[in-house]
Amino acid sequence: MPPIIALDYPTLTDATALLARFASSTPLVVKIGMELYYGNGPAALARLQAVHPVQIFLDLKLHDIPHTVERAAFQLGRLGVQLTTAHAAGGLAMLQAANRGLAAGAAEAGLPAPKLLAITQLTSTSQSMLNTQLQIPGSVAASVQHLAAIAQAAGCAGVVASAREVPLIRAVTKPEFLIVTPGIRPTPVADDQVRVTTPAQAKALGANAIVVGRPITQAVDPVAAYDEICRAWLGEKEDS
Ligand SMILES: O=C(O)c1cc(=O)[nH]c(=O)n1[C@@H]1O[C@H](COP(=O)(O)O)[C@@H](O)[C@H]1O
Repeated sequence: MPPIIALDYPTLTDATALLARFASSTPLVVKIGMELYYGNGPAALARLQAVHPVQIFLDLKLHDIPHTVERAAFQLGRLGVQLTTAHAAGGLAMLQAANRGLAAGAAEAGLPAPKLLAITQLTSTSQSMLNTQLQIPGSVAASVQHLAAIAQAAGCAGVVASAREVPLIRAVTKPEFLIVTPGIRPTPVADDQVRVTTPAQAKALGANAIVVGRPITQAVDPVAAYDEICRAWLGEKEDS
């Protein structure tokens, strides 16, 4: 899969302007997050598709009681997106409810169900934050591994984690379990991401996909930045 571009923009004008820079033959996977979705609603999906034939990862990170999550997931299942997210910290029953809701919503709309990825520990979470602020004992890596096992038991297609944790997750999950990795920094930058890797490191560690936002969206030349990341991630520019 090509690098997933996180379209973390406030307006559809910003998001479509980025997509319009790419050749229409470039296969793109984009992530729509809370900012773009809350600001523009479900209509954003069709508007983006009209500019570029993108695959869509709708990342709304559901986290609530199982009943509420199931009903919200039902609505997401009707949207025709390929991937979506819920927090693994919501627990086994909540993730199962999310999967049920997605399947039911998609069935009603006559669409394939979106794949559910469980968020493990956010890539902005450090070891000291986990232990001191959140009062969760143990290592971040062990927590990620534990949450990945719960996600698999709940029937999720995969997880979101730092690429640093891929080997530990692989040790407890089936080979087809997806590991999608944000916190990608081609060059070191001081920002909110803590557990970062380069695209090449994510590839070497065996991630299935990388999610990249600011290194592309805030680049002077976003297409050149994307191409460079593709070369490191795929070994070559993805044209086909
Ligand atoms: O669920 C995510 O996509 C996600 C999980 C996580 O642990 N860390 C993380 O950064 N993300 C998302 O990945 C994107 C990373 O963006 P940049 O930090 O700008 O590359 C953002 O849209 C985040 O919401």
